[in-house]
Amino acid sequence: MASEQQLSAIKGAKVLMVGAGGIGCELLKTLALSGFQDIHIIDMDTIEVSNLNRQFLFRKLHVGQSKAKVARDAILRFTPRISITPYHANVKDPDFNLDFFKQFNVVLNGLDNLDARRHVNRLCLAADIPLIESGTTGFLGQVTVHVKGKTECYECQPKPAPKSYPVCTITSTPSKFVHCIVWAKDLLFAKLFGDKNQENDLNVRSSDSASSSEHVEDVFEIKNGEDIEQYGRRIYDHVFGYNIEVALSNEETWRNRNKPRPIYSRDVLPAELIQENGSVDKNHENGNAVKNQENGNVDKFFVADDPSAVFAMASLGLKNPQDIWSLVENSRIFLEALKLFFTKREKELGQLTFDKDDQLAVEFVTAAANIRADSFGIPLHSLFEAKGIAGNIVHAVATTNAIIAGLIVIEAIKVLQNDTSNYRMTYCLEHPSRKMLLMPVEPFEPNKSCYACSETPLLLEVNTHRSMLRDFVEKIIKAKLGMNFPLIMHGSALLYEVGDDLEEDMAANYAANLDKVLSELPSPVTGGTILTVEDLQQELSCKINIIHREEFDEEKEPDRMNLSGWTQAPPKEKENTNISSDNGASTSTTSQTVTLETYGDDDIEILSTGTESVSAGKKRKVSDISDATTSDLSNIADKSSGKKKHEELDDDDDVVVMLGDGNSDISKKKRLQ
Ligand SMILES: Nc1ncnc2c1ncn2[C@@H]1O[C@H](COP(=O)(O)OP(=O)(O)OP(=O)(O)O)[C@@H](O)[C@H]1O
Ligand SMILES: [Zn+2]
Repeated sequence: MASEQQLSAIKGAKVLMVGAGGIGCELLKTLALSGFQDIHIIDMDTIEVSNLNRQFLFRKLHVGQSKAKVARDAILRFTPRISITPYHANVKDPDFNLDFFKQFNVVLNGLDNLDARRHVNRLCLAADIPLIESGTTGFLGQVTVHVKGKTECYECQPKPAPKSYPVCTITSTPSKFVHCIVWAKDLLFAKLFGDKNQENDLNVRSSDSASSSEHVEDVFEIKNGEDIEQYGRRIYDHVFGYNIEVALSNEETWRNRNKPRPIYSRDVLPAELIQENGSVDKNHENGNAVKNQENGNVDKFFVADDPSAVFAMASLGLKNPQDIWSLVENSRIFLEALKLFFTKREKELGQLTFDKDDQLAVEFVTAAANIRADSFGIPLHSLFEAKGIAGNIVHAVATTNAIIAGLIVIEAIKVLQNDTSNYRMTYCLEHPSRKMLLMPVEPFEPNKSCYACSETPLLLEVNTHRSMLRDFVEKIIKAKLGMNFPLIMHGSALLYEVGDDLEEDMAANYAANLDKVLSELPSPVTGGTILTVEDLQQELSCKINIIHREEFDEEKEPDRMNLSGWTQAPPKEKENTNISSDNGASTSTTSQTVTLETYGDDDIEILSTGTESVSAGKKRKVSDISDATTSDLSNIADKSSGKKKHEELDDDDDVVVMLGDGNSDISKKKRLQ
């Protein structure tokens, strides 16, 4: 039961919720039932069938409608007298500016991506409004409290980099199923159905240049007079047969590895199966509704007129997404899915990107990854498993969302009462640790060198004679610092700015600057230069000290730049530290690495663990609970389940259970100022 004081804090509060998904639905319900009277909700999405199992405010009839609006209507049905204001919009829209944020007493995030979280963090800092952050991954979850000047901000600790793989592992020497998935999704799918002009390392080149560049260029185009069946088989033979033969010709590669086996469609799908394939297709054309009724685990709510509702699996009579298909079945799915993309979804060709909610895309990627896995002697996987890997999915647990929503409200009430000494970051574990599933931890102090909440400059090592302003804008300002509308100044000289209201000659000047190397800009940027970078929308401003460096390691520093500063590395490791990658939000494919996309859906990052950092003079590990992002929680869970060494306080210390490696300062409680 809430005390009088709490009730009055609750009643007087104006609250902004960002995200009306898994956590957001629970949160809105808990806020309403706790007595909150004035709630604003921003969510940019519409409801999808796949949301219905846990986003309980939504029903089948709401599919396609705004989450924020439907959530409001659902809640008003049982608490009609409260005020809920929905915004079907992106929180990054300029309308949600500083003045907008200033009207609230507290902001509560139920988001699913780093980009939006950073954006809200910055506006909360600028508006001086407390932020309560949250995230869940399956059974794991956390709630953190961010109050300017009192606790860490969301960006005080760099987030772990998305997992990336060397390109050669993906293109030539896969050893795990995930490598085959990345190949199928980021290379093959992108090449066939995405932007044809993007750089793509799909083709293996032989050391003796047997594959002429002409062959490489033409192979993915449909040839004159070629029908879609022939085209599909040619692609199949090229990527699973010919390319493997080319790869095998690099004998060095296979000296200490198992050789892959080239697979040609004629060997897997002889004539009688081609026939069968054809008849299945007819079956598919005839039915108005794709015969999906029996597919217990596949989304049921679709109509055949909708091109996105065309499934290869259903049309081939494969029903259970948990079955592991044979090589023959995978090959048939591959050819069928390819055909369906070209015949039923031709309007989308050239602009498709892989989406885990696109069933046909998942079928294609599963089949392609499995055929490749077969070739390399890697165990095959079911569509269900492949979808999880390709979409980076850890299946959501509704109860975790409900627990986390409850904890958000508890912290929100403390924040509204300014009950600083009782703020807690709380971690929800998969397995009890000393009979506790919820671990409260005192929040950390702000990181004095955080670029988002302090004024400490960042350091950028760059070859100022080679890197262009464009590289700096794209790879540092946007990708690493997450700015949307950057403005770059050198002293009083404006080097770059974005905006709709720029005068033509200024816009032309900035466009010309983008293609200049840093040292040849009108106001040259060289070693020792201090740049000021601002994002007026985010109200963020930071200084970057430029350090000129000639050489970069192409493998480790593909951007040829190294950003550091807001988290100091321990001195002995300083030379090796590449802070920039810790905060990377890149999902792009570079010539050096293929990154498994994570930040669109950061609940599912594949982590590199053990990165050490120092915050406010205290050494700790990224894998410690102190700076747990959603993704870090898997480490905690491992520890708490006894898989790793863990350390706990005495039984009678009933407030805090600390996990750590025994050396970590995480086990020292920190008092708030
Ligand atoms: N920039 C943004 N502006 C507004 N809302 C956002 C923004 N980014 C994410 N969201 C919202 O945050 C919510 C996150 O909810 P959740 O993690 O449950 O994801 P989901 O998209 O509903 O489900 P899933 O990803 O599992 O299919 C989503 O409803 C999404 O629309
Ligand atoms: Zn900070």
